[in-house]
Amino acid sequence: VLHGALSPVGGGTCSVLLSHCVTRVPSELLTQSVLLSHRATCHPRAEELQGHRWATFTREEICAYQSQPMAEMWQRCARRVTEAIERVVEFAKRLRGFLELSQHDQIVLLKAGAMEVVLVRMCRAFDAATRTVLFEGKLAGPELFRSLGCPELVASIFDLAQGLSALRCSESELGLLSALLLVNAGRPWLQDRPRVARLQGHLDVAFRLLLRRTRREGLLARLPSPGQLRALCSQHLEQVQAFRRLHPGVVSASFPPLYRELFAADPADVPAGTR
Ligand SMILES: O=C(O)[C@H]1CC[C@H](C(=O)N2CC[C@@]3(S(=O)(=O)c4ccc(F)cc4)c4ccc(OCc5c(F)cccc5Cl)cc4CC[C@@H]23)CC1
Repeated sequence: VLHGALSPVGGGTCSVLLSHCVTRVPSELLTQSVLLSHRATCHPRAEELQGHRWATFTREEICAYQSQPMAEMWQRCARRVTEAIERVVEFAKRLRGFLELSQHDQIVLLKAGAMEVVLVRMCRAFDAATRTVLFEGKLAGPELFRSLGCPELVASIFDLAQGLSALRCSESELGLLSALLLVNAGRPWLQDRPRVARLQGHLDVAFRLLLRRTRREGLLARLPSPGQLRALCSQHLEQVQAFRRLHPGVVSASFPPLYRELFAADPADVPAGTR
């Protein structure tokens, strides 16, 4: 599925036309193009988030979610996270230099980093005052997700969103942070590590210059650590395995193919040639 999503024919990438601005240096042009790609692939858009006062779910609505069967709630969340991951794939395709990497390395970077970018993006639609997140059109607290049966994972996701929203990141900061979560030369299985490291270096310089220009150098020390994000993603993988043991066949029968490819790949699913 990822392979198909990355083929240029699929979602034709628009080369981001940058408004002609002589004053900008290469790293500022890179920052601007990352910001445009981020804005174009986030949901809701920044404009929708500003003005809008989102409603919270009523007690009845929360009870209705809490009495959903576990499989039904898992399927809902799997569908929503897959839609979010598809937007992250589109963001990656618009990152200057990403499509020039080998298809293999593009897939390796997306498999390792797409969920981390989704979790970082979540803070855009998170309300720290009420510890609620936008879910299916209204603001939901962790208790709404009770029927998933993974309270620790849900709590970790809310803790991360709480921590990130306290940093009050700008869209540019979130865009460059997301780009650096994807373009990470430290990911395992990369074929052309030096090439990824070069692209990562340009993004790193752009991020540091942005932070210096805006006097936000202190942000770097307060970002979630790679270990925290990695722990959350492996907690999710453990829960997927636990869910599959409880509900054999549900994931393969009714979860999105991209979700299955990323989080529930069976040895049996691997094409014979590469086993
Ligand atoms: O596209 C965008 O810009 C944004 C769109 C909205 C995106 C967003 O906030 N999200 C995309 C969907 C959603 S959620 O709103 O459904 C949600 C789910 C649990 C929470 F505690 C909080 C929110 C989500 C879904 C599954 C998941 O892990 C995998 C998973 C499953 F699959 C199944 C069961 C359990 C788990 Cl944990 C993690 C998250 C966190 C991000 C949330 C963020 C990006």
